[in-house]
Amino acid sequence: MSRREGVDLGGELGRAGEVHAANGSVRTMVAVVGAAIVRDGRVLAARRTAPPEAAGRWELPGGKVEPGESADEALVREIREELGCDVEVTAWLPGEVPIGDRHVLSVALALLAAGEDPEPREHDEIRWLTAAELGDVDWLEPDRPFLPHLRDALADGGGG
Ligand SMILES: Nc1nc2c([nH]c(=O)n2[C@H]2C[C@H](O)[C@@H](COP(=O)(O)OP(=O)(O)OP(=O)(O)O)O2)c(=O)[nH]1
Repeated sequence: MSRREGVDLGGELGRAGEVHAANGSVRTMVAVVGAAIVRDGRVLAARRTAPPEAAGRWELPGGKVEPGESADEALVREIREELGCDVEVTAWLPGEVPIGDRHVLSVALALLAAGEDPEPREHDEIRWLTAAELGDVDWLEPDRPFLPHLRDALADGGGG
């Protein structure tokens, strides 16, 4: 099976690359991927420590897709780096959200590999939120459009 064996609920993923504006300028968009790690009907939210304007705010762990990497590969790598555990991507949520004018965020549902327990290495706190608690933390703005999809996924059992 391919690396993208999860159900794709969204459109094209990781739409990174050159964006040509009407005035002829060209920008390179970098794909950022976030993992909605679901366990026992809860999703893991992580609190950033940097940069200063994002410190103290909550996100789905992840990071930038590197050249030559698929979105799934980047997510598995980032979660290993940030939380020291292995995840399996199960489905990409619909939508892509711009982060400033150079990045675009996609979010995937993910499950922990058996016996894995996330330990934050780059965040200063993690929380496991139920669907009802999703609004309790101060999410980074680009994450907010994904919350209704995430609420639905948690209500459906979170893909696993
Ligand atoms: N990882 C992650 N980043 C997010 C989310 N929402 C959001 O706006 N961002 C922003 C914060 C950063 O500007 C950018 C991702 O940067 P990052 O610092 O997490 O990525 P990275 O690990 O690859 O970073 P780097 O040190 O290689 O630069 O996207 C989210 O849910 N997860």
